[in-house]
Amino acid sequence: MTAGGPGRQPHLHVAPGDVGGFVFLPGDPARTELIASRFDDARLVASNREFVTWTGCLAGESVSVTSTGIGGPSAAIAMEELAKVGAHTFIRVGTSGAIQPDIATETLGVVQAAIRDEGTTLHYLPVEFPAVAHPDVVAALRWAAERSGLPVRVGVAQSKDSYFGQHERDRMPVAARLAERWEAWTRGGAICSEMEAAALFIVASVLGVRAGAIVTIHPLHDGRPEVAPLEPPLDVLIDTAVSAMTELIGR
Ligand SMILES: O=P(O)(O)O[C@H]1O[C@H](CO)[C@@H](O)[C@H]1O
Ligand SMILES: O=c1cc[nH]c(=O)[nH]1
Repeated sequence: MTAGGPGRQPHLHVAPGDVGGFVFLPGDPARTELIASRFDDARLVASNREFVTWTGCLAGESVSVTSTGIGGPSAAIAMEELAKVGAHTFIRVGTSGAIQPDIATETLGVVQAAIRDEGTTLHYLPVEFPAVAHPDVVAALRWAAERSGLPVRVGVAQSKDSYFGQHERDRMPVAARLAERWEAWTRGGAICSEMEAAALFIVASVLGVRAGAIVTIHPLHDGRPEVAPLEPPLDVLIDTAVSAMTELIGR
């Protein structure tokens, strides 16, 4: 745990000079060290609450990784505070569950837009405003994903506020509404369900920064796992995100 203080952001505890312009955003704090292991000269710069930040170098450029925790509120805080200290390009590196029934195990999803099935973004923009990834980031992620050796889907993610509203839908008093909406996401062609992309894309639009997301997609049956979730293929996910960021740095 790092200390806060004057000049440091209130939640992330980062200050100007602590982070690079290009930042990876996993949800899980444990994933930060795995991502930082791909940097040259990685150093832990801050750790507070769910937000763990490392900084190092990729292709000669200063880059960082910060965990966002779970859900839109903490993801929005992470992006806001990182942008205040100079970050401008973000890649979410996450996990998700399949919406389309034909998604193969170990598929990588490049998220080009997100369904705003959450509350955070209503504090930024009316619901009619779409949550879209930046085209530069989508192009770099697609380029890298297609070289990963894993199956790839590019498309829309559902960003929701309740993990158990997806995984244990039938015990919720609003089960019928959740089922009807899941069917709509399926028939509309959404590829996967997760919890942060919409908040990151909307906050990025408002701040004028670039954001995109790449996720592992776990096969599901009607929103529920058919088999216990396997450990997702994080190494390939992370290497693909790093290749995409290196591509963005070089442009
Ligand atoms: O693996 P991460 O990045 O945390 O992403 C997914 O996993 C969490 C739920 O288990 C949510 O944060 C969801 O978006
Ligand atoms: O929100 C999530 C994240 C991972 N897997 C899921 O099924 N849902």
